[in-house]
Amino acid sequence: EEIEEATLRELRIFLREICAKLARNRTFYIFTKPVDEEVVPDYRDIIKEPMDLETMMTKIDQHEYECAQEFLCDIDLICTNALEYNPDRNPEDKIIRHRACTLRDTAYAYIKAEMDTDFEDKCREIRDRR
Ligand SMILES: Cc1noc(C)c1-c1cc(NS(=O)(=O)c2ccccc2)cc(C(=O)O)c1
Repeated sequence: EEIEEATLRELRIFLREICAKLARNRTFYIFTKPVDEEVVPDYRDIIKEPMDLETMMTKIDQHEYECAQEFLCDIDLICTNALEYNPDRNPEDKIIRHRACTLRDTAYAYIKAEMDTDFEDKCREIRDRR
């Protein structure tokens, strides 16, 4: 219904801004594109559901997020994938795990800082009705 479409349009505009801001941060550069299987050949043997910020931007445009919580689930997926694929105590793994946790915490902080809680509640009501 028209009011609902206006609300979801506003959500998409908001999520695009958050996604673009995260993708501009050089700390998160390795999370901006799908992991390249030429560079990391066994990645998809270990990680069953890859996710990245470019894919998330496409999902926004395809209307695949009906509330901020669903967007944050994919942020969590980027993070858990990085923690699972890079579990060891060597410096490289530690750096990518730290970057992944920083991505997650930064995304949650942006949403909490810039998103009205009753706007999110309204989005969830629309989702639950559909
Ligand atoms: C992400 C990710 N998850 O597991 C690993 C391991 C990585 C990861 C992947 C890559 N190389 S990549 O070609 O797949 C790529 C380059 C630029 C943006 C996105 C992906 C480099 C690094 C790195 O630390 O330099 C890390």
